[in-house]
Amino acid sequence: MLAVETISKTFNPGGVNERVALQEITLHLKPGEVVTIIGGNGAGKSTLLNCIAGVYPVDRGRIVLDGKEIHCQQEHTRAGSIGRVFQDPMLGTAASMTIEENLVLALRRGRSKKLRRGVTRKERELFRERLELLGLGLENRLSTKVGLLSGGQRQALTLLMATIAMPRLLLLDEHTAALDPKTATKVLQLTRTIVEENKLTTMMVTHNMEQALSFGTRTLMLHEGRILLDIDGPQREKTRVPDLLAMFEKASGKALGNDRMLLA
Ligand SMILES: Nc1ncnc2c1ncn2[C@@H]1O[C@H](COP(=O)(O)OP(=O)(O)OP(=O)(O)O)[C@@H](O)[C@H]1O
Repeated sequence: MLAVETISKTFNPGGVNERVALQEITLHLKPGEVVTIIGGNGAGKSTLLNCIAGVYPVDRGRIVLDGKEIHCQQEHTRAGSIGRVFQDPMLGTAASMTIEENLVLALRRGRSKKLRRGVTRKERELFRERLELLGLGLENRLSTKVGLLSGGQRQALTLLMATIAMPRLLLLDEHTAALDPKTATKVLQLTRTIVEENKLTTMMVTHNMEQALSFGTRTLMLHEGRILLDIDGPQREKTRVPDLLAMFEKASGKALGNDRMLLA
């Protein structure tokens, strides 16, 4: 489904600010697999997602989605099959556009017509139906500008936008981290429902180790641009947070360095 084969990425190569972010990462995801990703500060988690989404080109290696090589494609081309939600609720939506306009763009992403034709009745019905599932009352506010929504409402909308066109792959980069605990729980629950109901192949970066073990079916730990741990099935089921910490220390020879992770 997704094959990431020996990809490497170094920022500012040869310069004083050289940063090796990914080192020969190889990863295969089955259809419908839901993978959580954890790791210390600067481990390469966001870079991995960004390289898959096409924000950064890889230096070496291949990325294949549904049998098609995508690592040479532009980010906007990949956006037709990859949905994303970032940490910052302000990033995934256009503030000056209405909820409906944002949803139309998301639904027609990767298609040529975009906003050229008006919103059809069928599309509007779909938006109302999906917004209702969020339980935030947004189904009656289709003409409200997105800039007027709260961070939580906006992030829930971003999640809906990222999934409304049924992406082949969903990338979530700490998408609940900037929300208050109650809203974060709600958005995570929504994520779970949307991912499960649509059997979406998903990669979710989180700094919350409990969440990493309870969400989805497989957990990866990155360290210094490499995959340090990759657990699923019965091994993952019996793994607890202290085990993760111990595994990390054993494999890397260091204590886990991620302030937010340890505080979560
Ligand atoms: N655009 C960039 N330009 C230069 N260096 C970068 C860039 N993005 C990431 N890096 C560097 O690449 C390395 C990996 O960063 P990345 O953001 O992927 O880590 P992360 O695991 O997501 O960390 P965190 O949990 O702290 O967000 C770090 O050394 C970081 O400083």
